[in-house]
Amino acid sequence: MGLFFNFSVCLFSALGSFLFGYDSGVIGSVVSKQFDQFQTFFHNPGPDIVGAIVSTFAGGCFFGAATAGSLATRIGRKRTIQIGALIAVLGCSLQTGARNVSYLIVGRLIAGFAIGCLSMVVPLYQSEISPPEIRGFLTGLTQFMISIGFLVANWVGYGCQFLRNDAQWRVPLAIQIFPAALLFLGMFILPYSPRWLVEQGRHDEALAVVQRLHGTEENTEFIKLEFAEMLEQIQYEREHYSTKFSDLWSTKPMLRRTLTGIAVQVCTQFTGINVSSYFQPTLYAALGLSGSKILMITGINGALGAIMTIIFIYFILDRVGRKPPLIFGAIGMSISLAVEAAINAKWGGVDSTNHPAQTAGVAFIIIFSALFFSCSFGPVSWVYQSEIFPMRIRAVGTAVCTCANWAANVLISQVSPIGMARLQYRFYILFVVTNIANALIVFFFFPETKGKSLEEMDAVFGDQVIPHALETKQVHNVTAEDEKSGGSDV
Ligand SMILES: O[C@H]1[C@H](O)[C@@H](O)[C@H](O)[C@@H](O)[C@@H]1O
Repeated sequence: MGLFFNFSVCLFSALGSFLFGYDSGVIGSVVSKQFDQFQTFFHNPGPDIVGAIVSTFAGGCFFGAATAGSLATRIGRKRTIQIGALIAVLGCSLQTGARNVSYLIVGRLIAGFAIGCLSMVVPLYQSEISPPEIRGFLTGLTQFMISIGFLVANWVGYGCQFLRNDAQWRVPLAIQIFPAALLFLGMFILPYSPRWLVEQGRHDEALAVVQRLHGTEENTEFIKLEFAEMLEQIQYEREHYSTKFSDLWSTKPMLRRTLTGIAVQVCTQFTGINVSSYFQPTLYAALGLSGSKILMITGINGALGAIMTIIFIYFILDRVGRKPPLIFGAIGMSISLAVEAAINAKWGGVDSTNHPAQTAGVAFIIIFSALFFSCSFGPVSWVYQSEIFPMRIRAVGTAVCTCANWAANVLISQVSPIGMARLQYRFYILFVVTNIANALIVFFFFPETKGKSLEEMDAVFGDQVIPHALETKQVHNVTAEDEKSGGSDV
């Protein structure tokens, strides 16, 4: 079956990422003033209630991601995805059938828990079933499906605003249930992560999965080696290390892994992407645009983002590595936002009728997110956090990084409305600076991981390694030379 099967499994599991994008995106439309049926049904909820409906989700996500770490270690990646999907069905059903605001808030909290769990475990699963040469592409499908989710949510929101009864808001919320149910059921026939199976001592099953995922007539030798490497590494880890939470910082190389993983996610949030994802209409309104134009531009931006993501992960990510796109993207985002600030300062304002300035302002928001973010931190954050940890602590490490993403997400989405109102165009300047900082952090502290197997990451981070040749079992420390060649290509 080979690579096509591998690709299909990764794409299917990314339904969990679709839900992430859809759930994050849909609520903006549902609680907006255009959804008059929603406003009437819930007696014109004030900003505090709307704030609670929106932000309980992200809070739930944080706890979902935190819980998923130990769950994925104990019951495996596949079953954790199923549990996430099942909880999503419950949370989304509660929202759809809401009789009052409490249903909605509790439903968002439960769905958030599910999405937090899926946001951590889906890329982890993809990364563990991918061969090293195309791991960037297959794990990057996470980001691709997040952007498809946002895109679909935008257009569903646009379409449903014209409905004239409860269906106006119940339909967009109900739509979330289907991918969640499909994911739950479909995962029954998808394989377990072979690495998790090895860790459970289920070696024959693990080998069968590797053969199904990566096997072709010609590469039986490669499969044997790949499997032997997994086996050797995981057994070595089991014999020599514990699996305590504190292992995340117990040695210098481990601390480095944990900090880079957290950094990639926090830096992602500090690109300013969610100011653009959640408050895009406000940004366009500040340029003097209004009405359906705003929605159309948002939809176009979303579509371009998804297209750019798939082009980037397919053609570029596994060729150039993780660091160059991160640095290049951060610089690109910084420049786009500096230009955006200048345009807003000179020609912005809700009453502006300066069309060339509006066009340029819109163009730079699109360049910022659809081009630079989609070709850098968007996909790379998920790929990177899922590939840097050793097996014994991978799920927990990934969970910590995902929690950092959600915590920073909550922080930025809470302060953004205040920041935008008070600082106006100056608010962009904050992200000009954070993007420069991101580029520097990546340049100085991130090792390159492209093309390495998950078992080779020890060497990349300067940890103790076993040589992955089957004939030698001797343990050796990484020399400065090894570290250099594996550690920083840029
Ligand atoms: O638009 C989303 C954003 O809402 C997330 O916070 C981020 O982590 C994702 O990578 C991005 O695609």
